[in-house]
Amino acid sequence: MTDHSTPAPGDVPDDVSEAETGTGTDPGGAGPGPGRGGGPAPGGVPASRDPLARERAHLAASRAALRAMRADAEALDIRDVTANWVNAEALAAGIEDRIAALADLAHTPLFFGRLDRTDAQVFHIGRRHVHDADGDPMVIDWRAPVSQPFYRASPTDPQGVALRRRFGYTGGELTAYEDERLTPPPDARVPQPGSPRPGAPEPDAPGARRTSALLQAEIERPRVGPMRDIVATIQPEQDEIVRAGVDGTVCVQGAPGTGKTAVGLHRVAYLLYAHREQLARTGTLVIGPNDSFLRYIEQVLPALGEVAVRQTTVEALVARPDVPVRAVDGAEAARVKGDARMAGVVRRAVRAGVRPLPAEPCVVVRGSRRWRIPAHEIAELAEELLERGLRYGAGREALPQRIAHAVLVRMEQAGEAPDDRVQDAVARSAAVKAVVRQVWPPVDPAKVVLRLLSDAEFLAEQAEGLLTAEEQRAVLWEKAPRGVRSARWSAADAVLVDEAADAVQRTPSLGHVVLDEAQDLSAMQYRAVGRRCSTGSATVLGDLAQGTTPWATESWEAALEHLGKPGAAVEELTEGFRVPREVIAYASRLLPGIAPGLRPATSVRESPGDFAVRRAPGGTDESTAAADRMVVDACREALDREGSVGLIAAEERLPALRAALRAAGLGWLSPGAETSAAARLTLVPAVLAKGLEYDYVVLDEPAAVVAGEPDERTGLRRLYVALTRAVSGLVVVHTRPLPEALAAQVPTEYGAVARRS
Ligand SMILES: Nc1ncnc2c1ncn2[C@@H]1O[C@H](COP(=O)(O)OP(=O)(O)OP(=O)(O)O)[C@@H](O)[C@H]1O
Repeated sequence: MTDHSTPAPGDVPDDVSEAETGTGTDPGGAGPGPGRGGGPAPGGVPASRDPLARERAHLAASRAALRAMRADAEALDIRDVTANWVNAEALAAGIEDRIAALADLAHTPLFFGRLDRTDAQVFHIGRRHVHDADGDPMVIDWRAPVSQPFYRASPTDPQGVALRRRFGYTGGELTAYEDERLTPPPDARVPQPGSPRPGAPEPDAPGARRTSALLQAEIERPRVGPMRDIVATIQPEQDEIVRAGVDGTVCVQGAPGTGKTAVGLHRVAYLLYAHREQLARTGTLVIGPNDSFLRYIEQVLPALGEVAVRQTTVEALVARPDVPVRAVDGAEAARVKGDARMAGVVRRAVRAGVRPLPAEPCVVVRGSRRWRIPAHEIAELAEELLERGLRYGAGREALPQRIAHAVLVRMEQAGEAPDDRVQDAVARSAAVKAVVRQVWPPVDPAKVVLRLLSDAEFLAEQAEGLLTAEEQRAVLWEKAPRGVRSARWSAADAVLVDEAADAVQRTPSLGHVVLDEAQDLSAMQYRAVGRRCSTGSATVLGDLAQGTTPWATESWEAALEHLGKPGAAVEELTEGFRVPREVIAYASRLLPGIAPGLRPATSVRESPGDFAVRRAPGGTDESTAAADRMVVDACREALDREGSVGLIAAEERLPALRAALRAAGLGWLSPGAETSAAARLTLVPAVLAKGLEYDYVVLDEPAAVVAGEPDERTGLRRLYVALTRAVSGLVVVHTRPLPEALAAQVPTEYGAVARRS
């Protein structure tokens, strides 16, 4: 593989194929005529012998074609097409979306790669499809099937690709390209350029990608601003997940920085491309851990041309205006409320709304006759419906018809010949309605849960055989609220209400749901998400080692079971794109204690990263102030470098650190706020660090991060999350002793840099 950074005009790189030297066809196809971007290239001598110049010309031509496509869309006149104003509005909105999607973003490359196939077809691969005036493709959407080999082909499995070219950009300017030959030309007599050189890694071996300088540069690029897309550099194992079929649920276990979030977002974009109509009807949803995280990822999908994907948290997903969340549960209450057994309790409680035996028989008057259904018969009908396990609402709809049918049978026995209309009329009669209101009254899901949590006797009845007496005590409110709106609902309570609501009426299902940081969900939350994709599929992303809730899942099998997708494939990603080697090795020392059996991530980053552990004297007010200044100094050092800086600290340390930053004249942002060249320091409470990343991380007082959690294992997991946010460097500052696993001497293979206390 060779990197060509702005070669001099006329300079023909030595590993460029015969065709590109101008003696054969013109795969770059910058000139006019058929074959640009796809299809066989025309013969003849190309306009320029400089491949980079030709690629730039193709870029310019593609941009012009995109402008023309946009102009066409803008010029569309729908007045003749539709007379109906509703249709016209819908059409106009569709056209507006299309015009927006056709914007040429000056700072993002229109194409980032090229495939020269063995059948002489050439395709430029980019974020979106661009065609010329004749409809011939100039740039192929990265999601199209023909683009797949760009991500997956290798010398051992070339997939019909002769040459893969990657492009380097500075701003919107094409500045470099790099070729990788996957299939030797048929007349190869001498080793071909791009074929493995002696001593080079085996093409498919781990680490082979590091021979791509452009890829490496992209991975190592400093991070400023929100999360970016990785469309130009998706790796084969990631691509397999991105392009997995829409029908199957995929679960991805991956160490920090292995690209789970990136893969999930690109998967949505892919599915929307491949199944646009189906998913436009059914909808897609991305679920993340908190609002800061959502703000951090919110620009990835729009950059990929997808603007209609809802992104939310589980809390927002189950939120209801009548259940405002105002309280926080204790760990035990939250654990029990999140347990799958609660689903049984809640569903029983909803069904308890049915009181099969009415006080009186049902008497229906038709003309001069009265028809009487005894109370015990109505009870039988209701019991039968209960046994069928229908949802409460469905049962409530079915009961009047059942009673009406019983009336009809009696009419027939009396020699009448009633038809369906009579049955409907009887079902809608006041007498039947009254008895149904009594036997199967409407239920309010929030009221049912309120009663469960405040009425010990009712709870005991519904929880019998499901929860122990102690567990029942744990979930009961100390003081019964006056009503639904004044109750101090917790986040876990809202999930119970959601379960109750589903027991009444089926929750509509979406086509596809991406669930990120899934390890933190309770069984009841999985059920809530599962309801939203019961007839669709899901992509479940997470890392068991980063589970920081008392109810965090211990196994993906169990999680998938609760989600309603048992048996879904579990894939593992272990190649880390974020955390430098030294840092991931240090953090991974916590793994045996927090998630035995999980493999540590590797790091594909070439730069080993800066890493230091600094001990400050503590104990007195003066020395604590000195330690705070040490933290500020570490932030300053980081700010002297390029990229974003995150100061991660336990909640209890935030006031002191804010004061120290203020005293030093350093401003800071909140997590999720967009960093810019002018504002690069973010003060991150450890509980909000999940999913985020910063070029340089200063981690304050690990012992406080651990102590901020209800138990040690959760504390160490929180610390693991905090330690794995750094892209280029990490400085740990502490006065208190480090947790045991980190305090141990650094094994020699991690190098002497690891402990400078
Ligand atoms: N193929 C890739 N090419 C370039 N960058 C990548 C690639 N895959 C992932 N990255 C980058 O690595 C970083 C980590 O990715 P991401 O946040 O998706 O990881 P994660 O597995 O979700 O991490 P965590 O478990 O910490 O939430 C991001 O900056 C992402 O853009």
